[in-house]
Amino acid sequence: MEKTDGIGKENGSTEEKQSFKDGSICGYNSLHHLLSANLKPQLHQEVSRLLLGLNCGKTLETIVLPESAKALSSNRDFDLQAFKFSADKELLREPRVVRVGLIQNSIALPTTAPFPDQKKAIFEKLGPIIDAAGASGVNILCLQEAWIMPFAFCTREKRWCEFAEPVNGESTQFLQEFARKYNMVIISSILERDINHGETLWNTAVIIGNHGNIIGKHRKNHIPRVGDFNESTYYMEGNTGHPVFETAYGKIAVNICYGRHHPLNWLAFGLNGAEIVFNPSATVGELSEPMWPIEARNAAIANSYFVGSINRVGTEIFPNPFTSGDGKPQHPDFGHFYGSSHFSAPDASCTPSLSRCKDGLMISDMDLNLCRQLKDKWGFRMTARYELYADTLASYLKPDFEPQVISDPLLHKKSS
Ligand SMILES: NC(=O)NCCC(=O)O
Repeated sequence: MEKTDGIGKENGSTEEKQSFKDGSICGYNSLHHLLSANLKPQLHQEVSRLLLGLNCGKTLETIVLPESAKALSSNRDFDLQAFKFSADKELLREPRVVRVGLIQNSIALPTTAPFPDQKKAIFEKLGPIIDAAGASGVNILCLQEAWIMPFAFCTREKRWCEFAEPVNGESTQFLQEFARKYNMVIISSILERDINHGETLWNTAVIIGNHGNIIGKHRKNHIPRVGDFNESTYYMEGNTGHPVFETAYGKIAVNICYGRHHPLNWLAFGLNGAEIVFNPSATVGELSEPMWPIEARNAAIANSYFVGSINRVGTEIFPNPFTSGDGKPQHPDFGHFYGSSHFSAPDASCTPSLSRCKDGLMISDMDLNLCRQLKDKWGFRMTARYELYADTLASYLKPDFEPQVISDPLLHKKSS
């Protein structure tokens, strides 16, 4: 059996294999490690062809990163992976290659620690990972949903609102320094306090330009009401539409977490011209893991853009147990946030995922020319028949809407 990277424990004891308290799958830190350790090379190659697709007819190449980034990864114990999506050479356009990074992380201190300490510790934890991205020449970097705090929206307790910040608040200022230092666009998903509108809260992604300027913000469009995701206690559906931000490195958009279950949300970012859509998330295994790789990949294919999916890692225990009206006994945690951040491309290829159980930085080069090449090849925009759907949606929104169902006349006929 092939040894993975010291994290996959293929020879773990039966006890270990049964408990998986570290959040691993049967002792492996990702599905990809599990498969590569257990399948014969030829079989693994075939499985990977289907599971990860091919880019320009080939398996994704890995990128060699600078030693300084690798040293940070081993000293600070975070997963570091890097790949390259190519596009076909064009005769009239130069390649438009950008280097993009995704960071996933667990919280740095227990949720019971004083809030200022929790914030300080998360800044201290993220700094070296952002430095590794900077040292690797990352142009655009996206952090996970509500990265500065525990994902406390399961609890319904209002005291967690104290983590909210204005768009130009402490965490933005922290990241602006890195943006300037590394000439990097940074997407920061925060709990926003909108001072000018009665200090209301939003779930917001702040887009920081490569000069450290704030380009704009986007507020989460779809707020979950599923399982322990009691986020509607804290903030309303966003009011910023589907903005695409034209940056020094390409046109980007942010579809925040639960928005990934809404194909029209993905579509609208595509219609506005996005070339990369980020999906900063916080979601747990029991609820969504089988959906995770499919939804992102499908969005990338259907909309001819790249998708960067990020999920937090670990289990966050809250001081007061809670319930969510689903009959489950009261419990103090959401369950395991399974990480597994990765990229998907418009040609149906995707990277393997980062670890399910540790912090990580996923880096990928992507030639944005691939977006138009896929539009030309498959013609999804051209064949979309938007007018049909506009009509259906317009009629669906009317109170007197009736579904277009044609019943088999024999269905309701009494048998003679
Ligand atoms: N953060 C968030 O919206 N989570 C909802 C659960 C899911 O979409 O998997």
